[in-house]
This record gives sequence, C-alpha cells and structure tokens, in this order.
Amino acid sequence: MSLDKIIVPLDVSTKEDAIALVEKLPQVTFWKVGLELFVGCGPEILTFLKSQEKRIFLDLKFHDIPNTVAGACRSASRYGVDLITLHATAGKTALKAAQIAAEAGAKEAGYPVPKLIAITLLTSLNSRDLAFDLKVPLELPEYALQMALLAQESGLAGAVCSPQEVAQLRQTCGDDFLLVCPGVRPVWAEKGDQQRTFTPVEALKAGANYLVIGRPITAADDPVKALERIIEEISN
Ligand SMILES: O=C(O)c1cc(=O)[nH]c(=O)n1[C@@H]1O[C@H](COP(=O)(O)O)[C@@H](O)[C@H]1O
Repeated sequence: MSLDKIIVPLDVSTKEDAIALVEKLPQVTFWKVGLELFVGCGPEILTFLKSQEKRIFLDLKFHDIPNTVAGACRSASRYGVDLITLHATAGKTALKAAQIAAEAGAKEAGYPVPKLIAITLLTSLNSRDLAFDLKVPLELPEYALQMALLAQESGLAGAVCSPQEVAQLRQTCGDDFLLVCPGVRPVWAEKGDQQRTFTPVEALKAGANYLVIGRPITAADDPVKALERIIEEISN
C-alpha cells in the first residue's frame, strides 16, 4: 500500500508537538525521529511511538570514530527501532563495528536487529558544494554510488540517497539493498533547503523503498489533505 512507503519526520522540538502531529495523522505508520526531537526530549518519544505500534526511523546520523559509532548503534538498537542512520564517511571500520554492535544491542534488549542505513551525500548539497566546498574530485552521482557501495561492503542493510541517484544505486546494489530517499517534493511544494529533489512518483519509479517527506505534509495548511494528495499521486 502506498502509505507504507512514506516516512514522515517528526521535525519538532517537544514531545507534545510530536504527539500532536502523530495524532493529527493517524494513518501514518512510519515516523522519523531526528536530531531536533531526540535532543529536545530524549527517548521518551520512542516509547510513545512504540505504544502506538508505529515503526520508527531513528535518524541521528552518527559520525565518529569506530568505537563511538558502535557504542551509539548498540544503545540505539536497545530501543527497538526499525532504522538507524550513520554517515558512510565514518569509514569501513566504523560501519562494520556499527553493524556488529547493533546486532548485540538488539539481542540484549530482545528486539529484532534494526536496519543500519548509511548517508551517502546529504540531499541539501549540490555538485558545486561537493566539488568546491568539500573538495571531492568525483562527480556527484559517482560519489553517492561509492558511498552506497562502501555501506554494502561493510554489511549494512541500505543507504539514504537523493531520489536523483536512486536508480543508479538500485541497479548496482541490487534489489535487496534498502534505499531510503529524502529530498522528495511534489510539484506543488516548496523545495526549501533541499537541492536534489524528485517528485514522489518519480522517486518511487526510480527504485526507492521508502520516501521521507516532511514539510510538504507537516508545514502544509492542512497536513491531512497534503498527505492524501501525495497518496493519490503515487497510487495513480
Ligand atoms: O537522513 C535523513 O533522513 C536525511 C538525509 C538527507 O540527505 N536529507 C534529508 O533531508 N534527510 C532528512 O529528511 C527529512 C526531510 O524533510 P523535508 O525536507 O521537510 O521533507 C529531514 O528530517 C532531514 O533530516
């Protein structure tokens, strides 16, 4: 069902605002808890989402030395979340250690092992940022692909990528590799700080497993209608 492919981020800073959003959109089954909310209210929000039987994408984008990234993934895996992000640029040793630690953390807590997904290149960056500011000499699609392959070789379940690169990643990494795409904008929504976008229909056609769609829904005058409009677009 189309709705199952949409993850909505709870990009608010308090538990009250987060709960209000979850209650406003009861049909959403998969929610993302990111830095703003987790820093603002801690793991209590995860307990709430689990009590509502929601799936949880814990998006804290870990990026540190292997021992620290592994420790963070072990702790995060004790919450019973479904997806966890870390940056591919933490490197192969960190990614491998993270996977082992996630398995251990989930086992300790009696939960299924969450899927670790690596950030390839943030969707807020463009080719110019990559070349001139980050000084990366590869073309952007090639860089994103290399980061996804690093994640795959390190034993991770998937990657986060822009929908503009997802077709190439799907072709190279195969059908079993989970590809989660933020940077999704219906034609009627503002892009904001997102640089590499596709519409929901284009992103799914290109091979995304899940779409992360925030402000087009959550900042809309009527979030329920905005969500319905997106569902209708991707169902046709
Ligand atoms: O890891 C993410 O989810 C993520 C990676 C990325 O490259 N770009 C990106 O926008 N995100 C997240 O996806 C969400 C996109 O939100 P909107 O731009 O409001 O649709 C935000 O919560 C971001 O933190």
